[in-house]
Amino acid sequence: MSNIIEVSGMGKKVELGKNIELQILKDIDLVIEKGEFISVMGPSGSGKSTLLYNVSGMDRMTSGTVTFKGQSLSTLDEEELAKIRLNQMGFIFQDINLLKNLSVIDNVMFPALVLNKEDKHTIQLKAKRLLEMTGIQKIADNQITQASGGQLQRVGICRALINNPDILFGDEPTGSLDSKSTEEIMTILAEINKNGTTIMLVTHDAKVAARTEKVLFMVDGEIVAQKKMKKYDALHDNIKEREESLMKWLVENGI
Ligand SMILES: Nc1ncnc2c1ncn2[C@@H]1O[C@H](COP(=O)(O)OP(=O)(O)OP(=O)(O)O)[C@@H](O)[C@H]1O
Repeated sequence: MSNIIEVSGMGKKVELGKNIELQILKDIDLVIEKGEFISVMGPSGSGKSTLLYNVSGMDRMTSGTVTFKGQSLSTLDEEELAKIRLNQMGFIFQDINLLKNLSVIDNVMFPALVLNKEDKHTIQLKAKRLLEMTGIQKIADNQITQASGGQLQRVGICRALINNPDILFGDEPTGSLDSKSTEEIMTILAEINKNGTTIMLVTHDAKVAARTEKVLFMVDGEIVAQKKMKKYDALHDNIKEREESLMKWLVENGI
């Protein structure tokens, strides 16, 4: 399988004050294969979100290289990076930042209208299909302010997918959801991954990580352990066993 992302020697340092620096990421090497479903775990403050932002070109690392589909991100200016993010990457966050004055479907369509590659009718059809896939077609014309937390997260996923990204990045995408909604969102993400989209998620939740196929564990800005698993198949795999195996691995590694 080919690599979609290659990270070599990634460091991220910030200045906190005069002569005070914080090295948030330390010499990270990481390869993400096309079609992989990866999660990043680790204690609070270990650098998980910073890793996600730097791998996706949302933030600028201070040392090392990242290539996305063979192209080095550090050679690109802000405009070029923004274009890649809009065209080829999707983002879902805990706080989804949807546009409050637009309906559900208009929020989903928005990035495609900005990209301006297809006509409005085609975009609308695509948005409807995504709303159906995530089970929220009935609220398509509702105002975004009327949607529940789980529905908002689904809208966020549809919006992230409208431009057919190669990779979807999620920073605690289920962080504000109850366990039932978390399971439903993870089932949707597994389906998206099965259809070929690479996914990288930051999570505190072992239930979420157990549904991915590679778990990276970070401590103090470094990836200290990795667990590779079989791709999760909701129909045939026992999720409890995967969660237990993941918890055992975390304990065995003292993490
Ligand atoms: N721009 C910044 N300026 C200063 N410190 C920062 C900056 N960004 C991150 N940090 C610090 O770097 C460390 C790692 O932050 P990061 O948000 O990546 O951790 P995390 O593992 O995602 O944490 P959490 O699980 O709590 O979200 C933290 O100590 C954070 O306070």
